[in-house]
Amino acid sequence: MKIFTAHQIYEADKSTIKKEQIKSDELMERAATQLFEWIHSRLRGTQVNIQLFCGIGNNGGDGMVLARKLQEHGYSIKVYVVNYSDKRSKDFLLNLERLKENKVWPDFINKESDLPQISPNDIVVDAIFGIGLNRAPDAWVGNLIQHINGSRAFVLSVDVPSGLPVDRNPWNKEYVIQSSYVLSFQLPKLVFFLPETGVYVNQWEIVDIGLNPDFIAKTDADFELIGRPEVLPMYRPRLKFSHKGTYGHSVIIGGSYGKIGAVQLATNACLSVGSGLVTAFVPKCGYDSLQTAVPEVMVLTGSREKGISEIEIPFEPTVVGIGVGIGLDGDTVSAFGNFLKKVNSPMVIDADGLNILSQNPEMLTDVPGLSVLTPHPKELQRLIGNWTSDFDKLEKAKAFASKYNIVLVIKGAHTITIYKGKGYVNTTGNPGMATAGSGDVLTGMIAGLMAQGYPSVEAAIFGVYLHGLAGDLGVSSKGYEALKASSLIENIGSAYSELFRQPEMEQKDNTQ
Ligand SMILES: NC(=O)C1=CN([C@@H]2O[C@H](COP(=O)(O)OP(=O)(O)OC[C@H]3O[C@@H](n4cnc5c(N)ncnc54)[C@H](O)[C@@H]3O)[C@@H](O)[C@H]2O)[C@@H](O)CC1
Ligand SMILES: [K+]
Repeated sequence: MKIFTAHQIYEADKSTIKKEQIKSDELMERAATQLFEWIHSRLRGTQVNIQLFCGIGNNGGDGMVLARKLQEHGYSIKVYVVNYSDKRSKDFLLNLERLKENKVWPDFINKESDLPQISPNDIVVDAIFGIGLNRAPDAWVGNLIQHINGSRAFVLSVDVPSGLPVDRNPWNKEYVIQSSYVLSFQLPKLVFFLPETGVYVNQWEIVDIGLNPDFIAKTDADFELIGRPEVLPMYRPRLKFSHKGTYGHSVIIGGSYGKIGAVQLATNACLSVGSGLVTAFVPKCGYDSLQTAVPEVMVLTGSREKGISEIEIPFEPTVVGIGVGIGLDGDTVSAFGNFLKKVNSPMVIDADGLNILSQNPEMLTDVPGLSVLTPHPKELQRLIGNWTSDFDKLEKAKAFASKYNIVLVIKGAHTITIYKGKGYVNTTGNPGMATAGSGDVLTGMIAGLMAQGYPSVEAAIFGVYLHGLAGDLGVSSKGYEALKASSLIENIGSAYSELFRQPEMEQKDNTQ
């Protein structure tokens, strides 16, 4: 699903209004009706106090329409207009009048007003600011936002949490609604997925308001949200008359004394994702344990016992995964640098492989084109330098990936794969995966997909999705804490099956 900027969303609104020859208030009615139906299907008339806080723009207008519909269906509502400006939008005013015609008179909250009482049992509808926010809320509006956040009520935000701009970080972190649930119109917003701004969103859901599909299809987006519909077309079925050679030969290079397990995990994951053949290259100390732990893997060793001091692969690998557990010994660094110079196969570089690159940036030009680098935030910082915000980080990451013609996988709660100026935001995975070896498994999986002929960027996007899905399936039986990297590998097969599982029939609501 595409992720649009605020500007693109306004353009989509305009094109819809033009194409369908409707008035803007009809689109607002349509949007808010969707909000109403979402609430109504869940509350089914329950008598709970619903307090609606509405701004004076179109986000507030949505709130006005929603208030009218809730009142028409007998809900107990209290409506406030957060009167932060006299530049009220036309559709807000229209819907304020319609609400008054229904004999609902909102209270106006101004600078001088007392803050209304909110009980933890109330439902708060947050329609103060939407995507039109273009500066910090005034202090008194910020105080109201903090008051709502402190109420412990369930807060349902319309489109975005109020105070959260969609294309940058908030001006004032305290002046942002902490949403329990965000009902966002048509397309997801990038801020929901970034570490600094995603914290304001507990859960989110898209409401389809029927914005012009042609416009959405033909407009390029810088970011895309990756779910099942996006990864399914990437899947490459296995052929009946194929053999192990059809699915490539991966080489995983890494390990040092005490860190051979990283190579076990990566090679095992590489095989489990479908690589035809897998060879490990490790120091001598890894030989016995690897042959025992993963008998399907072939093992080559260097000349030293505890670390890698030269890398000799006597054949041309389809793909090389390098760096897991490899360490930063001086000889290992030289071996890594020499290997980069002579190898042409695309690589997946992780862990200390990335740290070697950040300590020796001149090596970056030797990294084969279309290789995949998989840094976690600290490793990324060492590679691209400091950033001032997540938005700045993404810009720097894009520039870095383009400069070296590589795919950059920024690992996190929502891993973002960067390639050719675009970002692909992953939706699978969970905090149980923040565990030792999880990254080694990912390295093996991406390498294993490349071995099978997935283009690098698709291997990264598909691998990250499948890795997260394996984690989600693992958590359902093990829980967050007990999930280990090896459980991820055990679930790779189920993750593939899950991709093709038919969704259960959605239950129809008969609440009208
Ligand atoms: N455009 C459309 O056709 C649709 C828009 N919809 C709603 O419209 C929203 C966007 O509405 P608006 O563009 O009116 O903007 P908002 O309602 O987000 O904000 C209202 C206005 O306040 C002003 N403002 C911005 N920051 C401020 C601040 N810190 N203090 C005081 N004033 C500030 C701006 O002039 C802004 O336009 C969306 O988020 C969505 O909820 C929906 O009704 C669906 C259809
Ligand atoms: K809002």
